[in-house]
Amino acid sequence: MRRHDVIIIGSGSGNSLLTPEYDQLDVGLIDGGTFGGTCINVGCIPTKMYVYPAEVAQSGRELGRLGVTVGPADVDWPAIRDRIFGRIDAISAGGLEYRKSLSNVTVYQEYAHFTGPKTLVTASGEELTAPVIVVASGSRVTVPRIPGIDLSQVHTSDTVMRLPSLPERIVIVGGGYIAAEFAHVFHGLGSRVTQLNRSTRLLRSHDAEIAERFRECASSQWDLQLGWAPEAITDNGDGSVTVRSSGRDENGQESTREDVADIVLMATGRRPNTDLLNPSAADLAVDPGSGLLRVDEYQRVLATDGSVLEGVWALGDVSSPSQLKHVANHEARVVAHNALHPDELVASDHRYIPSAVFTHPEIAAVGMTEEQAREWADRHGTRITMKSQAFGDVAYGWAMEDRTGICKVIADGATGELLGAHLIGPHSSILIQPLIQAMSFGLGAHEMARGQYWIHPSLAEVVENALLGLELD
Ligand SMILES: Cc1cc2nc3c(=O)[nH]c(=O)nc-3n(C[C@H](O)[C@H](O)[C@H](O)COP(=O)(O)OP(=O)(O)OC[C@H]3O[C@@H](n4cnc5c(N)ncnc54)[C@H](O)[C@@H]3O)c2cc1C
Ligand SMILES: NC(=O)c1ccc[n+]([C@@H]2O[C@H](COP(=O)([O-])OP(=O)(O)OC[C@H]3O[C@@H](n4cnc5c(N)ncnc54)[C@H](O)[C@@H]3O)[C@@H](O)[C@H]2O)c1
Repeated sequence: MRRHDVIIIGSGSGNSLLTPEYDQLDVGLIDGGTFGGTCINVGCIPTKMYVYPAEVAQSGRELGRLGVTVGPADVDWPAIRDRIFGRIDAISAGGLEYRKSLSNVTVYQEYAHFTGPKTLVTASGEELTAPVIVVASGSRVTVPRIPGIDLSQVHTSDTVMRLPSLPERIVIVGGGYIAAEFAHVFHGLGSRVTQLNRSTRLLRSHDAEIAERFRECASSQWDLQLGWAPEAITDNGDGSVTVRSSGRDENGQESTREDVADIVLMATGRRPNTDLLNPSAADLAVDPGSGLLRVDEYQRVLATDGSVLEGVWALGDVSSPSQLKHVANHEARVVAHNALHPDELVASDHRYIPSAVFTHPEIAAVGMTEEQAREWADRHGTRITMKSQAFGDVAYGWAMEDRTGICKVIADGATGELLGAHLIGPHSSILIQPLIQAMSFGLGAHEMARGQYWIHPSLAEVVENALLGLELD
């Protein structure tokens, strides 16, 4: 049995654990997939490298309302793809080589699972042990096992970005982040997009007003079909496929529909990689509903009886209900400290986790939705105040002729404490940052609005005006 001081399972956020404090320790870093994990290889980074050119192309098409006409975009998909993966694949390969070059780190390029409380075996049979084990094994794509799901034209986010050419017609299944961002990418670059979603709501975790506004924007851009569940995909023999779905027609009658496409993208969610770990061998508690590893606020993994498993830590998608890279990064910093300083534990801060959806327009959110805030106010015997400020009613939004953007802020009417912020509109992922800052540091709505200058006539005035629109006691 090979003994290490620390074993890390997963080279995504797990790889960033290795701060200088770990230089003197014998570390085993295990990853059976592509080195670097989801974000760099198949997640945040390549998707946003596609979102940007799609956004530029789409914005170009909309310049007519400003009195500017540009010609149709000539999109060179292979050039975009090769530029993106030329950079990304090199980062993964370079990161792997660097880790392998370190005398204190042993990299195992294979999957591993637990055989006992502190013991693991790799796929090739190598047995490993360490007093400190960090589980950072992430999540993976999940697709419904419908007939035709294994056809070569059917893709997931893992493969669709490497297509040989831009598809003329693409069907995207799902109504979450991944479906939304890829619908924007393919529509922006010029494919004919049909989005099929099982429920009648898009972006279900978002504030209902924002989700509804996004539904309107999406349906004005591509063919959005809500309330349809795909049941089978068949090969038409000419390179195309047909997706058959069941649902209800506009009269509410049970019905079926068929959509022909060159490519189908299944964006139907991700599941934590707990099942690959043989968690019962180490008595790791797994949440039965979500499949997430159960951890306490210090990221210590819990045993099935609810007690703490000393020396076993988890972070990121394998244990967090928020599958976001900034959450995994935060938890990695917490684990990097706690694993070496178990007598000075710091807790993860999960109070105000923001998120952004990189669509056209962008969406960004932090804190409670309106629905959650109303429930919160009922429980606490207080009232909430809200303001939805239109981007088009501040000077820069006016200059942009923006017709859809809103900045919605929600606060406790009695104290001015900010409870939530929800934006849809250009640059929302940037505009929300001062609101995240205010919530994180306890700055009230009025102090935030009046305690500083707001550059005129910047788009940030939409945040200022939203705050000033709140009716505080
Ligand atoms: C298409 C897409 C776009 C995204 N865009 C964004 C975004 O814009 N912003 C954002 O915040 N988040 C985004 N995310 C989510 C973000 O990528 C993840 O939340 C984050 O990367 C999770 O990091 P992690 O370290 O927990 O897991 P990962 O990065 O997935 O790392 C886990 C690693 O563990 C390895 N592994 C798994 N099981 C084992 C085992 N048994 N033995 C050995 N190795 C194992 C895997 O091969 C993998 O490399 C996106 C995700 C996707 C799929
Ligand atoms: N910008 C970002 O931060 C970003 C971008 C992409 C992904 N992500 C992360 O990745 C995670 C996974 O994204 P996702 O969009 O795959 O998941 P999701 O859970 O957000 O959405 C999954 C969608 O698939 C639908 N669905 C599930 N099973 C189905 C079935 N059998 N038939 C039809 N539809 C079905 C669901 O109704 C839902 O609309 C997200 O939760 C998010 O945290 C983040």
